[in-house]
Amino acid sequence: TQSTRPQRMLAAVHNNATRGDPRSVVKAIDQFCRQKEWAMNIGDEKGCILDSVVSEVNPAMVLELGTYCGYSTVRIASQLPPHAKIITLEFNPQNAAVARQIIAWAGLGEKIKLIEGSSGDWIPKLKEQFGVDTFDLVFLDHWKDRYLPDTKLMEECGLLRKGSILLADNVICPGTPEYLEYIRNSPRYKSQYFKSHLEYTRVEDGLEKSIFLG
Ligand SMILES: O=C(NCCCCCn1ccc2cnccc21)c1cc(-c2ccc(F)cc2)cc(O)c1O
Ligand SMILES: [Mg+2]
Repeated sequence: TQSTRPQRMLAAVHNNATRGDPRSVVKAIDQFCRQKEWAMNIGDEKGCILDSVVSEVNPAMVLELGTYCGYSTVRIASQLPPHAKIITLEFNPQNAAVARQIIAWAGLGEKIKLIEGSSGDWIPKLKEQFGVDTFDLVFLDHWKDRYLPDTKLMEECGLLRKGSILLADNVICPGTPEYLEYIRNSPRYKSQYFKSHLEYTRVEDGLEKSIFLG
């Protein structure tokens, strides 16, 4: 039976990356996406911006919305301080299955809790189910029309604290106009745009970094 693109990406990781070496996993995926098949990982250019935000925030608790194959999950987790954790949400079970194996190959399973389901269902349950207090960093990379409702939901559920950082992918391409409008005009956030390119292309895209002011 025909393999899927995430399964072919996993094969590339198994064949080209060193088990237990997150940087080699990231490199193998980027090479696969540049040389073989485009895929919607954040990629190496925007990935460097993500890395700099993670190292600046040095978060103890991270929420990622949109695991896909685990590329950004691995990038973030490989920079977390000891005992820090990332909860990552993936809607598509097939993608989640691939992500679990890529995360395991990188040797980062201890730091990462992958949940299968939708943000709307799970955000209200994170405190009771996982004993989460607040998130220091939230990376938004799921359905682009869910960025705004889910940000409001996180506020309502008390998952953000004064100083929590939201980092949103794809605010230009595919684009998240309602989210940008809200977050850039809300007195409760201070936002900054990091201009970049859509992964593995020359098309403009960027990341929006926003600090929750409480
Ligand atoms: O669609 C994108 N990502 C979302 C994929 C689906 C997420 C589903 N999902 C996961 C967790 C979760 C939790 N709750 C609800 C739903 C949830 C995306 C697309 C492009 C892109 C594609 C084509 C093109 F021509 C240009 C750009 C580039 C990106 O970087 C992207 O991230
Ligand atoms: Mg994205």
